[in-house]
Amino acid sequence: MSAEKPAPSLTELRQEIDRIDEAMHRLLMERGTIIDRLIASKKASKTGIASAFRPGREASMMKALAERHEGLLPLDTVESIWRVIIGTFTYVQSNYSVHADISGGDAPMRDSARFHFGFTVPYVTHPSAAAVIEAVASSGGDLGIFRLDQGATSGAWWRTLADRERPKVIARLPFIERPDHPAGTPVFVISKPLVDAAVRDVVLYAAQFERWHRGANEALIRLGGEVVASAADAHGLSELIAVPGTVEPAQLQETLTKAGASLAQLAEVGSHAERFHVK
Ligand SMILES: O=C(O)C(=O)C[C@]1(C(=O)O)C=C[C@@H](O)C=C1
Repeated sequence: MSAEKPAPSLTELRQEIDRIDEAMHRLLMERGTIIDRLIASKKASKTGIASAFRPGREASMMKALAERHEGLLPLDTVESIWRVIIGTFTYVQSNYSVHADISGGDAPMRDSARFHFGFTVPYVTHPSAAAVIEAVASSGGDLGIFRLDQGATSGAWWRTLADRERPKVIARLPFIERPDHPAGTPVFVISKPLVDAAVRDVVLYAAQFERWHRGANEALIRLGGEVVASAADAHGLSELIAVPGTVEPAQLQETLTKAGASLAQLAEVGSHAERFHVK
């Protein structure tokens, strides 16, 4: 009869934890040693280092993390750890603040900013999406966040992103969508245009209509698109439309017109990575 192995003592288990913690810390410090090379590489790129944020890369990293994850540690925890790591690595490459529209309440926006960018990155509040857009437009390389589900009183904020040099939507958060996400308020992230560093799985358009037709909604859905927000103003009906990046503006215009909507203007206002859901 073989003697049973005694259970490891608390001291031994804590030694295991210390070994793992030290290895994780050393790996994080090693991750930090490549920052200078990241900065040099971005300085040489067309987009430059004004904003070090690379939303397509981040979306694919977060997707890989969610797909790889298993075991008893909640996905919420690993996601928040990596968001802080990546948000802070972006910050140390080029300092930035996150400007948030708190017209719908500070708590969900603060949760979203802290979850996705960490506590090292300054969080600055504003009374409206319009104020956030202006703060980002006059900054060096700051980011702005605001809710997708703005109330009707906030107006067609997306129209102010239309001109070429204006800030653009560069991401939609959270990257990993799921019910009960701990910071799950859907928000758009804006920054000054990222030139060739933007990810274009989903492209957003500000569309101005003289007349809208219900059939246009169905035609849009058939294209794989949706109306994200709409507001009526003195110019008619203004909509924020999301379509797959494979849909050309001319195709979008033709589809809407054929479906009976009278389109007066169509302007791109940003783009983001393909949305990713887990259960
Ligand atoms: O891959 C890059 O371009 C990086 O700067 C690295 C990194 C990261 O920490 O992993 C940080 C910022 C970017 O938004 C994406 C990823």
